[in-house]
Amino acid sequence: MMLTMMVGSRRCCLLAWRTCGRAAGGAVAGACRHQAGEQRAQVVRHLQTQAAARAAWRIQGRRRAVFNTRSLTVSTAAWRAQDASTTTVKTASTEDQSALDGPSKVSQFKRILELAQHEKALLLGSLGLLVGSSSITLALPKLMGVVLDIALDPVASVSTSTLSFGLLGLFGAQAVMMLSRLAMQLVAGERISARLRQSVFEALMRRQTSFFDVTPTGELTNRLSADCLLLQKTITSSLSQGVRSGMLALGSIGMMMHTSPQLLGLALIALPPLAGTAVYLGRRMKRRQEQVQQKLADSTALATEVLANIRVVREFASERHEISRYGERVSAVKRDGIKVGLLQSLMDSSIFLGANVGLIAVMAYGSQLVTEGAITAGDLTSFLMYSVYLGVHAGSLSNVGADFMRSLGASQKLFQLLDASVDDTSTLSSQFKPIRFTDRIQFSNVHFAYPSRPTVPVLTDFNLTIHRGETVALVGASGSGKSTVARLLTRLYHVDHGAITLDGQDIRTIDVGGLRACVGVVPQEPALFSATLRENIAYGCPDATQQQIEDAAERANALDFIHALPNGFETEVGERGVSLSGGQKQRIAIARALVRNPQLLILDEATSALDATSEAGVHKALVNATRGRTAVVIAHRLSTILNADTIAVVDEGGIVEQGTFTQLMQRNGQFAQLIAHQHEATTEGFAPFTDTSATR
Ligand SMILES: Nc1ncnc2c1ncn2[C@@H]1O[C@H](COP(=O)(O)OP(=O)(O)OP(=O)(O)O)[C@@H](O)[C@H]1O
Repeated sequence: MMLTMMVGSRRCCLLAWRTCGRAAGGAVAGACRHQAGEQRAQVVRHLQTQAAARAAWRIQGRRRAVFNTRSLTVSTAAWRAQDASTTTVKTASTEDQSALDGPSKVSQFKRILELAQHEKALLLGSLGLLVGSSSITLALPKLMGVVLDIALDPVASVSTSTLSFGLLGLFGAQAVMMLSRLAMQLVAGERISARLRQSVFEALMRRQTSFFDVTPTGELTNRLSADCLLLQKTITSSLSQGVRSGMLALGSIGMMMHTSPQLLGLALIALPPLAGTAVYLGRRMKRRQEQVQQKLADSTALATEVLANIRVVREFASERHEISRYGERVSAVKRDGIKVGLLQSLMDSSIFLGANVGLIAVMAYGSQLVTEGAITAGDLTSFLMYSVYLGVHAGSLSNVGADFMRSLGASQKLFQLLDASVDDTSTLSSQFKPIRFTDRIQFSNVHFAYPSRPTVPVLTDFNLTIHRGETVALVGASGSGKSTVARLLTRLYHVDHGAITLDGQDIRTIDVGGLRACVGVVPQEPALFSATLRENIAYGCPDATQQQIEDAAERANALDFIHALPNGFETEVGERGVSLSGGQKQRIAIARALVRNPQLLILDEATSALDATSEAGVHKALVNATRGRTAVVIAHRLSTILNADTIAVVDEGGIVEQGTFTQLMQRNGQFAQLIAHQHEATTEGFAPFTDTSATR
């Protein structure tokens, strides 16, 4: 239709010319944007240099800053050398900064492409189709010009309708190519992203426990979702958009050059002042945008924290306070967002004005060339249409560049996760070798500090022997290191010095999967999964039959409350077991540990959240469960330790007293004092348990 209009009348030609003229303004603007994209990178480099210089300035106390690019390189290297576990990069701008490092940019780009290796056939196929359809697009303005010239030529030998049908055929072919290309891209993209997510998740499963002590969960889920998606987009749509836009922008310049080098020169004369404006405003925008991102991150962090702790917020009637805190942060984002938007509008309109002024010159000179017969009206129309292409695709290239920069930042974090050395405490690397221990577990001169607090020793010269079939109770003040002993036993952390041996063999040399398979742990804070009660119990033994699950639930004194629920074992417990009471969660955790019939049972204050009646029931169950089994019981409640064969008092990083209940009471030392304090608290109504020592 457009074609018919164009060939129909001179007025329509002028209309098309005017439209193209406007778009040609966009062409120059786009070219400027592209250049601005390049220059943005330079601006960021410059800012980085400035930041390094400012640091040097502060340290040296000099008045004049020396722009020290070397210090930047050093700091970047140091940043890279840091373990990923301690690296928390909060803003996209920081990611951009790291992404701008030269050599790593290239290698990262290579790695991004490597991710696409498995989909090479699909991606190359889609690239071929892209080249085909882009060639048709590129030929279109030239063909339009030819059609126009033929329409204006009364003695033309070819009819415009024949040409129109030819063009229709080309468009049809182009549509088929586009459809096939997009389908191929879609399939490849989804496969790449699924594979990437799977690999990153697997890499996370291999990380040391200490890594999770210092890395916020939100950051990791963000890597799995947003960062993987960004990379998928880059490898598929951004890459193909880049190839397409690059091809069309260069092709357009070539065709413009071919049509009229003088006109092209005139069109490009407007570039330098426009680029200058774009760079100036672009710098200001970038600074503002960084502030927007930081403030956005702050507001998101606040919202996440408040929503995760919504019960505390309600209990303290702090909703209004939180709403106003969030409102303040959101307003800060809004203020800076508006400033960025205004700068963007200023940039767009100045470039548009400048480009149109340049265009008037091109049109004036172009008309003169048409009048002189140097070019035809069709040539001028083609030239202006190529200007449109150039504008659109140069602009799109600058967007692709920005996408790539963001992807480099995101990919750096993902690659750090993927490259992290395999933790030997992960149970992924091997088939479990079943372990059967026959004699004893021994802690010999164990020293340990948590990796996140290496200067604060938790265990110093810790020695303990646990004989097979024996129940050892660990007691001691809060924070003395009782749970830490259990964590070291299951190799969640490595000892710094000394050794833990199982039947004389250092547990570091034992297959960790096998080691953990023979242990059942009831943690202090029972964490359940968002699944049914049955699935949560079976987590301890995925092959367990319904009968085994019910037996375990019965032994954990959980069967009654499970049967009282409308859906019984099929009841969903919600996120982290939110729809269960503390005591119910604890009983499910006990059932989960018992269902695997472990050789070693570790009970970390397993009954702390139970009421007296439930505790009595579970206590009985635990006595049964620990009978004939090796058990480590960590307890504040006296009832849970009464049946222990040995009680060890943990204090100042070691065992300060050890013996049976009677021996320790007779000794009248630290244990006797603990009991006395608890007894006192119980009679005053503070303690959470009933002192049953009298009944012993
Ligand atoms: N993941 C961790 N990272 C750093 N320090 C930790 C970590 N977990 C525990 N700690 C510290 O180690 C010390 C011992 O903690 P642990 O949990 O073993 O104490 P506990 O005796 O079990 O205490 P409670 O009886 O209160 O449960 C404490 O000072 C604690 O702050």
